[in-house]
Amino acid sequence: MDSEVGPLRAVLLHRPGNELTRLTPRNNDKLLFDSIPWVGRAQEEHDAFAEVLRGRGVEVLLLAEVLREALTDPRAHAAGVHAAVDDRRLGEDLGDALRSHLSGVDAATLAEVLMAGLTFEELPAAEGASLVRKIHHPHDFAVDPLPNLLFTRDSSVWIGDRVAISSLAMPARRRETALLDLIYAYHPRFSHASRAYGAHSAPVEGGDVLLLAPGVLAVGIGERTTAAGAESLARSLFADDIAHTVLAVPIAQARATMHLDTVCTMVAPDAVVMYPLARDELVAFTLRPDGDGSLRVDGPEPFLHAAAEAMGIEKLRVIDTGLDPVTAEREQWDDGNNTLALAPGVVVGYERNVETNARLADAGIEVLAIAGSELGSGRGGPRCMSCPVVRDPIG
Ligand SMILES: NC(=O)NCCC[C@H](N)C(=O)O
Repeated sequence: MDSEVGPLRAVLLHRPGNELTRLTPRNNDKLLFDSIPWVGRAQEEHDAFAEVLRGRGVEVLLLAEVLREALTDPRAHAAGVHAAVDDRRLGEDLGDALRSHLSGVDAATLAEVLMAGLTFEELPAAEGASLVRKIHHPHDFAVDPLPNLLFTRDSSVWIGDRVAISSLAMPARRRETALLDLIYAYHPRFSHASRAYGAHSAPVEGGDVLLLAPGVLAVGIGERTTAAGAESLARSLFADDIAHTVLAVPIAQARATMHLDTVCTMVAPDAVVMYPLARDELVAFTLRPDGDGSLRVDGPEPFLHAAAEAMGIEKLRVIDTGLDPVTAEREQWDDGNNTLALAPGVVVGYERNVETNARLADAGIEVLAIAGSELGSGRGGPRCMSCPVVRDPIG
């Protein structure tokens, strides 16, 4: 995969499941949701999203299915049990009891525990007395749920012919790494894929990674991806010869702009849709290999300029959404700039971003509008909710 906009052939999505039913007003902030979604409606919205993709010839892989399939391999099952049980939380006695219980469950049950978590009340009866069990409230989590699995963009990213498993920054998402790691290691569809980067390196999240052109990436640095993460990703891509330029782009460390793709996504090989306030403010540091194994760092200079130069084009067009600052801010919050390209000039966007979508249409971009009132409560749009696995090169 070497672009954001080549015809999309296969994508990994996650249909929201029981992990969303774990959200309450007491835990939603920690679990990175801004409100409590209506789960049935979120599933309907997600099914409609998947249908739009299938209707355009995209193969949709669902994370829960590939996880269940991967877990039928005994080595994956053992890795899944290991990922579920945290002795630092449960103590040795309860940890051992849960490990031995989960070792005996089938792939579907283990997959459900890995995604939706387990409360103390749901734990199997443990042998003997456990102080940990006695002291915890029955509704506390013995295994945390992963409601942000929905945002498959962030947990893994395909670059060239390799897949990078992210090192996620927020505690609420860290365990996602283990699930993606075992899917890519043991699912027959993926087990031959070469890896890029390391899941246990400094934080990099897929929402911060834009494949601007073959060999050219932009990597946002902010709340999630650190400068150290961007540097070591660049080093690893250069060493594997799958990129020659990485633009490191600082973004505001804020909830509204947690990833680079919340303010900028590509809609055509030479065009992006961008939050107007970011247009003049974004800068980029250019990282390139210096020939003897180190990195050369240049800049900063304006992002649009650095991007065009690295991509070898005269100009990176910004679709002018021409919005007043208040509308722009509202639609940015609702992921108006977070589009998923299915082909050059064809994108999926949330229908609620009426103004942004109209300006995209004016610029000749086809917008396939989907409902997202419930899906959006986790603060992510169509790009966040999709991990492209196969794209054709741009013709
Ligand atoms: N690429 C993205 O911008 N993903 C959205 C992630 C939302 C999720 N609730 C999070 O805070 O990580």
